[in-house]
Amino acid sequence: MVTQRNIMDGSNGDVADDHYHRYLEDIEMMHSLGLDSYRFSLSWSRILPKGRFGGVNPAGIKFYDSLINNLIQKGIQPFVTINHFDVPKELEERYGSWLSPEMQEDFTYFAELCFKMFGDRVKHWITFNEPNLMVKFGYLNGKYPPNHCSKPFGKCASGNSSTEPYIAAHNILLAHAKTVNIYRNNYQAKQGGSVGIAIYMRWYEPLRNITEDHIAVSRAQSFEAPWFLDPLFFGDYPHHMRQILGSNLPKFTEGETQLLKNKIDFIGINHYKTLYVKDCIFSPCDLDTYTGDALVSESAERNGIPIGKPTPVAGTYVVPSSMEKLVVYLKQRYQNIPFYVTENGYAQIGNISTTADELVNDTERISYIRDYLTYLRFAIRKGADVRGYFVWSLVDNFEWLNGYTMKYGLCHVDFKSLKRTPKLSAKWYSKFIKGYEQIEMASEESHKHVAS
Ligand SMILES: O=C(/C=C/c1ccc(O)cc1)O[C@@H]1O[C@H](CO)[C@@H](O)[C@H](O)[C@H]1O
Repeated sequence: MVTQRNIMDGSNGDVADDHYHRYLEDIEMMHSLGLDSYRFSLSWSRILPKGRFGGVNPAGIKFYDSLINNLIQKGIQPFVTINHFDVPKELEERYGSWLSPEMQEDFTYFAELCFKMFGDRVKHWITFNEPNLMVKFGYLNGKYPPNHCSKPFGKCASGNSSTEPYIAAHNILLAHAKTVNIYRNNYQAKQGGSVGIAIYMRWYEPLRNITEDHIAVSRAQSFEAPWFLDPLFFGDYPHHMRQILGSNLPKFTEGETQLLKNKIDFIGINHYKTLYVKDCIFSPCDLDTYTGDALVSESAERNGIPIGKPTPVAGTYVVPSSMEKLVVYLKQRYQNIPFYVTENGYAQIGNISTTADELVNDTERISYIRDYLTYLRFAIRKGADVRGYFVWSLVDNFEWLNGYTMKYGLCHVDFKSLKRTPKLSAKWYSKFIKGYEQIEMASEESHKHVAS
């Protein structure tokens, strides 16, 4: 059972979409929409209820085996995320999970089991989903389990916001690198797959056209994707992080640097949001609890004008041109390594009684996806090695702290009957991927194709 104190609608994820029992129906739906790949995440404790300190749960293996086999049978590639925020309770209780270097051993044990069990059929592995967001929410602002933080970043029973996020990240990075070593040494030749990571990445624009804010943008960027990607390419953290965090940022030994270098086959990015940032080194600011550690302050408006069209989610605006900018940024920084948009999507807000009729008519979601794809195409024209795009999400889901109130699905889910109904966006997307629908730019706005 789950403690319910943090979930907005008092709900929990015990049943959620019940994909566990309805996966055949869901695969049928993916197939009829014409999807050619499905990104899903494994539950660590479903496979290893006590981590490496206990046995394998055969029902867990059987479920994922059947899911994978049925996807492949329908011509849908499984894109498998090994860890998506959840950790077996045993590991939290034994040594505080990611705060302990022991956890590197736990993760490689789990990942290797996945390669052994599923690697004959899975060709695309993602070690971690949004580890950067996970450690900031778990240890900087304390909103997600294990709810650690300290002032001024939040009020928590325990924690240290100045050190713990970076310690957890350090252990995750080393766990990733060791996992990739294991895959490359023992599985890749035979199984022929590749291993990447999915990073949460916003796009930032300077609030004011002054040098300090341009530097603030590059600092905010460094503290987000390069925090994890620089070590896995070059063997160390971005210099901005070292400058600001000093000895609070752990150091890699020479051996660890060598271990880390060149440890991703592709970059996955989850992208939803664009914000302005302003400098907080030379200007007084209220530091916020996500970007504050980079000594910047974020906002969605400049002189009272929002950065894009508002969405139903507070603080989230539609800025499709950011898609091109972030792909070009990553292409330049990381030698045009293969790239996937592992998540991009649009949320509606509803409560448990909002009717399907109100929600299936989601023309805003169609515009959103079409316009973001338009700018992804611009990045491809500039030579970016874009290999794929995943909409978040196929179905409305249990949306973490927002419970069932925030709805990302191409398909509506009635959380009483669990019935799935394709929204207009599902129909549009299906036509688009089948080649019957063009992505035309919606507005004048989108013609302002960004120069690189
Ligand atoms: O990107 C996020 C979450 C960001 C956030 C949360 C809470 C805040 O207060 C601010 C940001 O998760 C990704 O985006 C999706 C849609 O959210 C989630 O459902 C996915 O599980 C996750 O990979």
